[in-house]
Order: sequence, then C-alpha cells, then structure tokens
Amino acid sequence: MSSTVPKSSNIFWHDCPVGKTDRQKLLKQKGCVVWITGLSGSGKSTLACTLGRELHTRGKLAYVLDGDNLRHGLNKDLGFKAEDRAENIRRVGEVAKLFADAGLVCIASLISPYRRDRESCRALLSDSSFIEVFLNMSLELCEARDPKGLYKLARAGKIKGFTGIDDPYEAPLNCEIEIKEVDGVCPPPAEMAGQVVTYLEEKGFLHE
Ligand SMILES: Nc1ncnc2c1ncn2[C@@H]1O[C@H](COP(=O)(O)OS(=O)(=O)O)[C@@H](OP(=O)(O)O)[C@H]1O
Ligand SMILES: Nc1ncnc2c1ncn2[C@@H]1O[C@H](COP(=O)(O)OP(=O)(O)O)[C@@H](O)[C@H]1O
Repeated sequence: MSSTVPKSSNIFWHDCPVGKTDRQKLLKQKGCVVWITGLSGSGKSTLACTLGRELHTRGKLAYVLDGDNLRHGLNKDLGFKAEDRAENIRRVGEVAKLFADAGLVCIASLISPYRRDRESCRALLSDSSFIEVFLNMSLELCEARDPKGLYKLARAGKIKGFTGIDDPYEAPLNCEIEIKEVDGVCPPPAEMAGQVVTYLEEKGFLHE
C-alpha cells in the first residue's frame, strides 16, 4: 500500500471564497494540530480528552482524533506492521490538517512510534502550527498501568510487534512540549492539559 504515489491525473485545486482566515475570525482562534505521542498507556487519550474539555470550557473549538478510535472506522483496514502504522499516521495527519484548516484546535493522540512518520505530518502544516507533545513516561510506568492488559499479552508472546516490547518507539528529538514523570510519578491530567493550554495561549492560538 504505497500511499505516496499519486494515482490520479488531470485533477485541479478549487479555491472557495471563504478561507481559513475568515473561519478563524469567526471562531476567534487559530487552527493548529496538537500531536500527542507516547507509549501505549502513557496517558495520550487522557490528556487529549482533558485538554479537549478545558478548551471547550474556555469557548474554544477543539476536536480529538484518537488512534484507537480511528482504528474502528477510517483506519480499520490497518494493522501494526511498520507500513500500516505509517499509513495510519499519514491519514490522520491529512485529516488533522483539514481540521486545522477549518480553524479548530485538532488534538491527535496516537502512539506514532516512528520519527519519520511524525515529521511527515509536521511537514504538512505551516511551521508553528504543528505542536508535538511527547508523553515521556517510562515503559515501567506504562506497563504497570496496563489498563487493557496488552503489555501482559505482549510479554506472553500473544501479541507480536507491540510498541516498547518488540517494536521500537523513537522518542522525538525536537518536540514543542515534553511531559515527564517526576520521581516516578506522572503529573495529574489537569496539570498536563494546563501546560498545553499555556503554550497555546502564549503562541496566540486561542485568539483570532
Ligand atoms: N502491536 C501493537 N502495538 C501498539 N499498540 C497496539 C498494538 N496492538 C494493539 N494496539 C492498540 O492500538 C492502539 C494504538 O493505536 P495507534 O493508532 O495509536 O498506533 S500507531 O500510532 O499506529 O502505532 C493502542 O492504544 P493506546 O494504548 O491508547 O496507545 C493499543 O490499545
Ligand atoms: N496523568 C495521569 N495520572 C495518573 N494516571 C493516568 C494519567 N493519565 C492517564 N492515566 C491512567 O493511565 C492509563 C492509560 O491512560 P490512557 O490515556 O488510556 O493512555 P494511552 O491513550 O496513552 O494508552 C489509564 O488507566 C488512565 O486512567
């Protein structure tokens, strides 16, 4: 499944009279993508939902694209081999770009373990509007949480190619926000979301 090879020819871009700037004015915010990456169990969905709620409370329009959820629909034809993960990230990157163009704060939460795939998504957006958030939680912490019992299955060899066990996770080198454990303890969700909201405020995304 090579998604980078164009299959169509004789196609043309059609511009609409209402543009991104008009939508941003209407919404009084700027479109962007908050891309949350980290191991399974690191707290991606929790942060995404807490952040989504916080923005909603502040009257800002946000939408969560969660990897697990999208694999029930848009990406249900994909598995977990490297090629499938790359296609998963590519599709979500393209959808996130559309949401940002619509003027929303798009919150994408996926393991997205390969640096190259995340960088391809970054390249789809303008320089400052791709905000990579690295949930830097240790494998030990994630494995101790194991809310779905998947690490246990992976350790028992019942799931092959599980991220962090027998499939790699490549940590970001230049992310905008890194959230870490302090003395083995993870900051509470509200604090993590607060860190992201402060960043969005400071960079002007929450105003027109
Ligand atoms: N082999 C393997 N490796 C990693 N994760 C696995 C695997 N098999 C199933 N799962 C479950 O799928 C969820 C991750 O989906 P993503 O779309 O975020 O993955 S990826 O970005 O394409 O790597 C992930 O959800 P989270 O725990 O929320 O991260 C797991 O529940
Ligand atoms: N900041 C946090 N502090 C304590 N527990 C957390 C925190 N974030 C998530 N959790 C818990 O850790 C588990 C995994 O979180 P989840 O958001 O599902 O992770 P992911 O989406 O990365 O797999 C859940 O049981 C969740 O309640």
